[in-house]
Amino acid sequence: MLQVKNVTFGYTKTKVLNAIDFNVEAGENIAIIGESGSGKSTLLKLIYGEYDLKHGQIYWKDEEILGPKHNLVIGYDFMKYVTQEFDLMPFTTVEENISKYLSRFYPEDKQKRTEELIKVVELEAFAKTKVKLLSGGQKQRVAIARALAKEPEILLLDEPFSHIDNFQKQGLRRNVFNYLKVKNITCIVATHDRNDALGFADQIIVLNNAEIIAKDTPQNLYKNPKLPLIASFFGEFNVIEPYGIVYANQVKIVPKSQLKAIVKMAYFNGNSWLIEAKYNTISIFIEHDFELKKEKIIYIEISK
Ligand SMILES: Nc1ncnc2c1ncn2[C@@H]1O[C@H](COP(=O)(O)OP(=O)(O)OP(=O)(O)O)[C@@H](O)[C@H]1O
Repeated sequence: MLQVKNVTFGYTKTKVLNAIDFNVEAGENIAIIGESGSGKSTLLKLIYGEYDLKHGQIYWKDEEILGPKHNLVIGYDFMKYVTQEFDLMPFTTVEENISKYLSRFYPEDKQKRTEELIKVVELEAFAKTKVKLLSGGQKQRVAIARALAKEPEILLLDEPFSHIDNFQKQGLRRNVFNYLKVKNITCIVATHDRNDALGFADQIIVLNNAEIIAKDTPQNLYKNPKLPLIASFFGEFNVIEPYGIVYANQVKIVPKSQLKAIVKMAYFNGNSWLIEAKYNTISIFIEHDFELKKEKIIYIEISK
């Protein structure tokens, strides 16, 4: 189990993280979400042992994670961290980057393992390509494969699919997260992308103002977002009194009701339209099957 115990940390006098406390079971997938600058990357760095802690402790099983004051080389063999910068060797091939840390005493195993990982990140066509010639998204995939090469017990991922186009992202995400589950690798992923968390995270941790303001399953957080900040992670939402936070897909247009609104804009959204309407004095957003004309009077119902 990973234990983060009452950790308070700041780069300067300002606290970036305050009294952070949570546990992660072996094999669990935890997503960390929060606004830009809320401390997600900092938390990953602390778990990795990149900084010394003055307040609080972090343990993996019985071992305390210690910073540079105690370790000549930062990090531990059982943990890998894929940063937003990737840290690859640009002048060697994809294959060589991934296999670099695998034992050269078992060349067949090394080759097999490298091929397996290249498949997980779908880079078969680039195995022999030098990393400096790859796109940002391809580099990101090499970094993930390299982190997995020695089967760490914990994997820390910072915005792992941010450079990858939507076309490839869905499949890649499933490959990587399913691989981690099969191998029982604990994963902590800092992300802005709801799709990294919704279908894969066992728990989501929400950071705000240096503190954990929620920790729950994706289903519970989605169904009952306590704050607009949490709802905003999942999609378009409104705050409509007396109902509170209402997702755009929970507002229905009906033939007649007590709640009247006027259409202001319609945005095409793929399999639906997002209708912006004026309700009392506020703008609200409604997910609807069809486009509606501006200034049309509509009646709405809220189904939470
Ligand atoms: N090395 C550093 N020195 C000083 N301040 C830092 C350093 N790294 C981060 N910070 C500050 O700490 C705060 C948290 O940064 P952090 O990168 O952890 O946020 P984040 O939630 O990961 O952001 P993002 O989503 O944009 O990646 C920010 O105010 C940032 O400016």
